[in-house]
Amino acid sequence: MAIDEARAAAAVRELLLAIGEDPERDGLQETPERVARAWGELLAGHGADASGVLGKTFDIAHDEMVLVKDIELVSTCEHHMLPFTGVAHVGYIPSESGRVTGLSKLARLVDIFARRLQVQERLTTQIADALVEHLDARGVIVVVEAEHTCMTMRGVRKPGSRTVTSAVRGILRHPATRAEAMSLIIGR
Ligand SMILES: Nc1nc2c(ncn2[C@@H]2O[C@H](COP(=O)(O)OP(=O)(O)OP(=O)(O)O)[C@@H](O)[C@H]2O)c(=O)[nH]1
Ligand SMILES: [Zn+2]
Repeated sequence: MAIDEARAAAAVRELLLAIGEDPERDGLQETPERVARAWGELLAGHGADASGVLGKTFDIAHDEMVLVKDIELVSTCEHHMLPFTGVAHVGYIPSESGRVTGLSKLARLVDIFARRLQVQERLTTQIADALVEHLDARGVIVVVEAEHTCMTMRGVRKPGSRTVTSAVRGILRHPATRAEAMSLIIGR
């Protein structure tokens, strides 16, 4: 689902008028189209499918956790359409049959769900559920730490506040394994 750039550009032009700007002035002439293209990029995940990223797997006998930490993410909050940025930590325990994905695919997966209009809770859940669905992972843990510009640039204006969300699935829900996974994520 590509965005309708012409329509988005027309809306940006309207917004410029609404805030008292002159869309014809020198610096703004190409702004509506530029902003439309930028939104297309920020929301590219709406057209992307996790099965495409996780479709290719390797059979590797590994029954312990695979964890990729500090995957940088940029997403857009659906309440204010402002960015939130941070990191995701994604860990999973492969299926009995040892279906393992390439490490870069975990970062691509984060990107697919981040590049949408989101709330942080749903972003976290969608990453975890995709790993269960497409890799048949026996356990999954996803922790997202992010700063929301809707809370720093405006509104309550609390720069530096970070929101932490987690989603845990399968055998990683057991208190002992969950605690071990969390300590790997938090221990830097
Ligand atoms: N749960 C959740 N809330 C979010 C997220 N991003 C932004 N919000 C919150 O969404 C809420 C929207 O609240 P509203 O009261 O409808 O909007 P508002 O008047 O602009 O709220 P303030 O931000 O408090 O000024 C705010 O509390 C935001 O902090 C998110 O990812 N998850
Ligand atoms: Zn917001």
